[in-house]
Amino acid sequence: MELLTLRSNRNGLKGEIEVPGDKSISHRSIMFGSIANGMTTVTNFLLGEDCLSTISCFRKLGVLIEQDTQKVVIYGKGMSELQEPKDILDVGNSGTTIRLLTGILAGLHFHSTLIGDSSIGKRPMTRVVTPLREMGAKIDGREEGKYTPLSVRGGNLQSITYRLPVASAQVKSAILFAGLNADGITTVIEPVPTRDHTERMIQRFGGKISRHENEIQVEGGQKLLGTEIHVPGDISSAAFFLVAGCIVSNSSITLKNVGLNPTRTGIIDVLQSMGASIDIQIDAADAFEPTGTINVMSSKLKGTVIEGEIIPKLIDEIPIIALLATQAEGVTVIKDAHELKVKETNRIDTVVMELKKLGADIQATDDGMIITGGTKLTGAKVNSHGDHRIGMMLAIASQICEGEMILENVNAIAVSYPAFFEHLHILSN
Ligand SMILES: O=C(O)C1=C[C@@H](OP(=O)(O)O)[C@@H](O)[C@H](O)C1
Ligand SMILES: C=C(OP(=O)(O)O)C(=O)O
Repeated sequence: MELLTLRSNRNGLKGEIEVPGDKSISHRSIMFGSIANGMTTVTNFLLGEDCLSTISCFRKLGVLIEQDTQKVVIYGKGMSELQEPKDILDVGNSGTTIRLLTGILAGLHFHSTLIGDSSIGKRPMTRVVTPLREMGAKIDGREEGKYTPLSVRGGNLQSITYRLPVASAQVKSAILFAGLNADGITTVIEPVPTRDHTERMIQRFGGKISRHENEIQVEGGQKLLGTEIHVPGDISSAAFFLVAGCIVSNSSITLKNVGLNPTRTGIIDVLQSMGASIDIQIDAADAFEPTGTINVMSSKLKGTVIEGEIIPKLIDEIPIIALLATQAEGVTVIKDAHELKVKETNRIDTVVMELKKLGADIQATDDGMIITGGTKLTGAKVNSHGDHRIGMMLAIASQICEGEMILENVNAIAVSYPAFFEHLHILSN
């Protein structure tokens, strides 16, 4: 278990960084590139471990993928040309890989086995297994398909109309991938809007998809064509430095090329409602995925309530928002976030446990947390629990702690942000 000693920041975080490519979009660029016909070129691809797992799985399915740092070229031959893998498909730590890939495999006439690490082994798979079985795929797994290892034998799929029981872009995307391979029109109804990168990418690859309020429809049998994808920066990675800029005294941070897809920008709404000093310049609002430059400065913050429809727009940012709330005046309440319990860790429990070690006034609830702000944090021995977002949240917390922090299990951060400490270092000098 790797550990790191971190010290507080005395001079403020200053300067400019370009945040790494978006994880959700990087995964999808490989998946769509692999099922499309023709060459797809991806630039600014995220070299996080999760996205590298996606590349490895599609190579095992017979797709030629060349990767040279952040540039990836995929030689797609169409969905039906994917081949039965000779080996197990290992998704590592990536929930997005396993859920979306299962949606693709559901419509292919061969057998495959999917596994992941110990965290993946605890995450619910029924949410994708149930609708995909309903469409005609044969899927089995531990505890009748609840958990990995999963075994998939795809088949002829029938379109369905499916009302998502939870707001999940992964489940929506798995069904849309299967829908591309099904007879007829597949309809997915979301309880509230979730990230729409899959829908945007279907259009980018020349396909058709429609949306009316929370109902999304896709027709099976469409041919997708290879294209060029420039991956915008990941707002979920930017979030760590957006919060750092607000809570570390004397800071002014500029983040370039931040993805500003409105289904992902909940963190910005929260920062603004808490009184953060934040300035946004949008690059091109009509781009395939909009981007912009964000400047953030040390701010006096006040507590807020975060609940309802905004939750999916900031679901991965809740650990760092919890840290932000410890530094705001008054109480912050986070509700309707049950989904945090089934991420890489139970993020309600791990956030509360680790922030308490630093002296935060934070309490877990059934669907979120209650944080009373204005507390001075003190360094302690803390642990990421193998969860990249918990690791980065704690590393940012170290910047405002009195005394040293020892962060255990620090290598988890490479799952989504391998350059995290390099960027922290650039801003610290
Ligand atoms: O579709 C995606 O790329 C993702 C969707 C979200 O998960 P859920 O669909 O489980 O909410 C998010 O937490 C995850 O990091 C990435
Ligand atoms: C939940 C996350 O990812 P995934 O579900 O792909 O493991 C995340 O990145 O915070």
